[in-house]
Amino acid sequence: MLELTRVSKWFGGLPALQAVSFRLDPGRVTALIGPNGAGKSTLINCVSGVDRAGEGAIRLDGRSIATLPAHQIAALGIARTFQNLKLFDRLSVLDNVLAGLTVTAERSFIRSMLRLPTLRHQERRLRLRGLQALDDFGLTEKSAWPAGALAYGEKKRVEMARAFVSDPRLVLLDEPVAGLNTIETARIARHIRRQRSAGHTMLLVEHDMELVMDVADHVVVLDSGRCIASGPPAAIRSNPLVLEAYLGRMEATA
Ligand SMILES: Nc1ncnc2c1ncn2[C@@H]1O[C@H](COP(=O)(O)OP(=O)(O)OP(=O)(O)O)[C@@H](O)[C@H]1O
Repeated sequence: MLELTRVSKWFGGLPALQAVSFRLDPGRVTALIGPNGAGKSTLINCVSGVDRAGEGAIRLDGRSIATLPAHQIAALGIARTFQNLKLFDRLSVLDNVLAGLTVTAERSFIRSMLRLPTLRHQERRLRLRGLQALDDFGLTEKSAWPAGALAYGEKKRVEMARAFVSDPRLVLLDEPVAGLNTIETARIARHIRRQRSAGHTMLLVEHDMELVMDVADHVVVLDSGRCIASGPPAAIRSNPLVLEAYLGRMEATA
């Protein structure tokens, strides 16, 4: 699946990632945690092609993706959500989700130029997939609503539906429960578990430790751009380095 080897990234001479190495196993939820500024967003930006790693290798099933543009990485099956929602507010919820299928649609467009009935069939098929994804995330009744009219928690779920609609090989979830109340958070946790049961592989960046300990199979900890620990949630919870670098710091500010 995805393998990072000594990935580094600098911003104006300051290191954001320093020789970070880890591997994602298929069908599992790997959580990436660490205090503010640890490099989590930078890392998923590098994996999704939003940003480019300065050094090191990022491989998807052995193929180097570190220098590919974001749309090619998406076409290889890596989808993501964004910490700050990136929805088209005036488009319907369904159209927002269908935007996650543009790669597939584009490919079939040329073929369907020649055979119009195939195009109509494709459109119906894609629409059904969109509706299925909305159903998976409990949004069926809102499919025709403009995305901008939804509550914040619903918008977070639209982002997730859009990421999963293409049945990607890997989904990067950037703080999916940030700003959500406990009921909405529990709902997202259920969705993550359900997607894992369906065989999806996820990298979860999250500050909510309860969620991480609840849904993650494996946890990777970053601190100041370095990977300081990795292992199962229970081991991470009691790792002194982690307590010092992350959880301890949180307690200190609580
Ligand atoms: N575009 C940028 N230009 C300059 N510095 C940046 C940029 N993006 C991130 N950084 C710096 O890189 C470091 C890592 O930031 P990053 O946002 O990846 O951390 P994070 O772990 O995601 O933090 P948070 O939990 O607050 O989102 C920080 O020191 C940050 O200030």
